[in-house]
Amino acid sequence: MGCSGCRVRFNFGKLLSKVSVFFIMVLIFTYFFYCLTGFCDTAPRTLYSRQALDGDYDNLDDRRRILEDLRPAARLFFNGTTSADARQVAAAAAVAVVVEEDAPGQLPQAVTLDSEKESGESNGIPVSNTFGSKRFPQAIIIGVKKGGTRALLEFLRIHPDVRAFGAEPHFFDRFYDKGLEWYRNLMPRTLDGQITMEKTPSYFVTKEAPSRVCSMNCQTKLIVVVRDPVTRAVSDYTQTLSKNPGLPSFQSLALKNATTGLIDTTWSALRIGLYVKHLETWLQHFPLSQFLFVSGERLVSDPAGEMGRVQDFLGLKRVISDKHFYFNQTKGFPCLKKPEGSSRPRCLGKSKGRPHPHIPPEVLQRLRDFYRPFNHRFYQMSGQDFGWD
Ligand SMILES: Nc1ncnc2c1ncn2[C@@H]1O[C@H](COP(=O)(O)OS(=O)(=O)O)[C@@H](OP(=O)(O)O)[C@H]1O
Repeated sequence: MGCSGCRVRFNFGKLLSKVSVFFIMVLIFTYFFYCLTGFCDTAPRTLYSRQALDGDYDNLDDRRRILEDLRPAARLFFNGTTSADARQVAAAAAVAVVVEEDAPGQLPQAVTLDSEKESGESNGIPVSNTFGSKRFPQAIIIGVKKGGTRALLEFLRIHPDVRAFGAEPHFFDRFYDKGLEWYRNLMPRTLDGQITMEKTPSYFVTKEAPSRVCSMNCQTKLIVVVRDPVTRAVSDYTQTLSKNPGLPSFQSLALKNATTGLIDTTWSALRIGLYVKHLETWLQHFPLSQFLFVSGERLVSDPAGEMGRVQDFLGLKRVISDKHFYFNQTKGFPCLKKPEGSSRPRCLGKSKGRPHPHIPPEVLQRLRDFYRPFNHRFYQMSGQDFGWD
């Protein structure tokens, strides 16, 4: 009797140790599984996301972009997991946590925008995988803020030979001390023949950026989307006003003195528009042939035409054409008819194409007069007349 009780206890103890060994094995296996599928790589990205999302530029669009990039993977995961999918689902969870921590007030908005698309259709955004390598960008959209840089990047992303990082990495201005490997690790994987890209519009006005980009690779192609500096300044002001409704009027910030009409060039919204000055700095490090100047105005009036120039400059087959765009009357901008593989059209988010506040015409005229000589020098230097006067 007593002995059989001992045996039961002994067997139970044996079973318990077998179960714990089994669970330990499962844990070890799971860990190796995630590392093999590259999930361990996502740690720096998570850290990055927290910082990059603090940026001034289209944060909401970036958040939506990141969530959009990850959503198809999540869908696949629930339909039948593959190792690459699992990696992205885990990354999605990590990013979502970071987004929430970063701006809790904005997360529901980002999620709402994202869930608007949950119509059951695939949005067709390609799911990245572990094929290919993470490379430094061969081409960067370096500016200008409010020029139309998001539109350009989103249009380019429909090209099968372009892979781009969705958010703005801000490596060459804010995070340079993180090192080049950190930067490279942010990039999506590309196959041979594909181009890696990113966009950070503040690079164009960052003094240190040209030498830093050159020390990564002096052959990097540089794209600058330029827009009438007066409209650009108003657009910039509109963005700041949307975040800070108590902002003084545009005219009080633009003019040092209303009577003399002296322009305040220390205001960044005006300084950014001195394109020739910023270009001079870049030309100390890169030849003009490595730049492409995209007209922000033509990107709206003739997106296919402008995208043709961009594809030629990047040495890409002309894939993006008229058939990819339609003009959305409500938005007042061209939108993508079929964002790769999807039958559902897509426009840029609400932070793109905001209505501008009324600015007194004499203030706009004063600014036009101010910019004219700078614009003309910019036309000469770039070899293109953008027709802003
Ligand atoms: N297709 C399309 N849809 C929506 N908006 C478009 C498009 N093409 C160009 N634009 C113009 O892009 C302006 C925003 O520029 P950026 O994307 O460079 O802004 S940012 O610097 O990244 O914040 C944005 O400026 P605002 O109109 O002042 O909002 C738009 O005029």
